[in-house]
Amino acid sequence: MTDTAIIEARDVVLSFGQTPALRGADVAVNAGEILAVMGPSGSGKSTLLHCLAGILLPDSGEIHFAGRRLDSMGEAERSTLRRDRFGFVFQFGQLVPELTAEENVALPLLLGGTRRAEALKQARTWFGRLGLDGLEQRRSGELSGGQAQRVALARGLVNRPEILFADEPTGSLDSLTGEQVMDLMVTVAREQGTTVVLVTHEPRVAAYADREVIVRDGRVHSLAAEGIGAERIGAERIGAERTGS
Ligand SMILES: Nc1ncnc2c1ncn2[C@@H]1O[C@H](COP(=O)(O)OP(=O)(O)OP(=O)(O)O)[C@@H](O)[C@H]1O
Repeated sequence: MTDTAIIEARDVVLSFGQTPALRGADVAVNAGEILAVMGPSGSGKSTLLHCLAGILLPDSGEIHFAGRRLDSMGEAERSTLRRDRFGFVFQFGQLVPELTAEENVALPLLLGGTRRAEALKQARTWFGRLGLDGLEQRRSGELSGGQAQRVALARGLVNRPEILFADEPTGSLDSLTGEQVMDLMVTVAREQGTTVVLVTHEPRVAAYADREVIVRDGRVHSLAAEGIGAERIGAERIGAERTGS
């Protein structure tokens, strides 16, 4: 573990059957840092995020979180850690459709044992902050994509996690709505000092991060050391800005 890293993968290898997903992935994320994980489709980005979050266990290699080996903890301990110290936002919000927006936001608190009235009270404080006032009682089917993703963001942040794992959080949104969600995510993460691991294939989204790494064929490369790759991604970004996409 480096001195300032809160979470680190060391030489992580993971295959799904015959399919190698990670082939010796190394990455260290500093406390309070917003790290974008870029790379082509199928390169291993989501698998890396799932390993860092203790959802998947590597075949070999190590995951360190706050000075402890996450990969040698049992499922129960990892599950408690995910609930209490990590937050998650995924591409398709994945709100529970039967619950109201405020109940969805309160969910991590309820699962952690906070009493219902208190959990809902804390959940409601997020609605104004994320521009969701008046939507507390809506169900996910009654929200726009951007509103639903902001509810999902509130749910990911409500337990004030040390690390927010965001896997293509804007992937299902148009670019303007995606930028609003990213603005909110970055603002709140910086206010709270939350570390963010952000998987995205969109250079515009990655530009919100403090640092970008690229996953290629199951290994992590820093952008500065990428040479041609970095130039290519720079060109993609300029292209995206030119076309306004
Ligand atoms: N549950 C699974 N079962 C079998 N193979 C899987 C599974 N999850 C991922 N893979 C394979 O592992 C490799 C890495 O997948 P991963 O989802 O990590 O890539 P990614 O970079 O996040 O891709 P994308 O940008 O398309 O989401 C791919 O070859 C993928 O097909």
